[in-house]
Amino acid sequence: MTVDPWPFVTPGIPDGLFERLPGIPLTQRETRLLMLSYLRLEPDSCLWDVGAGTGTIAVEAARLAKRGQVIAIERDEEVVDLIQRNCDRFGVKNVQIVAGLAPDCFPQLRRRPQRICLEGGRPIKEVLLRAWEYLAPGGRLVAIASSLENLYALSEGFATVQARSLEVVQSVINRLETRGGHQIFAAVEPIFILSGEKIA
Ligand SMILES: C[S@@+](CC[C@H](N)C(=O)[O-])C[C@H]1O[C@@H](n2cnc3c(N)ncnc32)[C@H](O)[C@@H]1O
Repeated sequence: MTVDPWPFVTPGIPDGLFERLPGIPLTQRETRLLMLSYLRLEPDSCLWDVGAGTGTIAVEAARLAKRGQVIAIERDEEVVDLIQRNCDRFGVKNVQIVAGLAPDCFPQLRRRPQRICLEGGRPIKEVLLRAWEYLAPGGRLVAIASSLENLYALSEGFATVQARSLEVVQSVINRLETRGGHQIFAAVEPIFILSGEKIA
């Protein structure tokens, strides 16, 4: 039996516990915690993780929604294998990994999501609009933007679909790190997190 590297019920797995590949993005722990909070998962939620990258959101969400399912969508084949290895590392079995390009792959997905996490796809507004069509009534969509252009595009997207309870936050987080002989505060990439609900 493999040992769970994070034997706690609280989310917030340290970034260093995930297997990583050079150049493949990872949602940093503090940003991830905020996103999970805005996703408001239920124990049996189905989550589409669009642009699943290293798989950190997929792993944490699968551990929270134990009776639910995460569908992790990733366009890059090499990254798909990485997501699987991270699922195995944390012993999660309720993640289905789909190698595909969003939004084209959406019609092939078997389960309708109650939650969507949007971190990939261009143009991002188009991906949001397509994803929203599949979102179950009363469901929630959480998206991130690191550029002003994406913030604008996502804001427009949420306005177009008339999302309810729209919330937007920008993270400003610094971590103490040792660099050379000094302890300095290093900024975690500031990011906008937008979330909204579909009318039931
Ligand atoms: C910021 S990363 C996601 C990080 C991830 N949440 C994690 O914690 O590891 C975005 C990912 O989206 C993928 N991506 C970008 N456009 C995509 C698309 N149209 N369809 C599927 N995946 C896409 C990229 O290959 C990249 O791995």
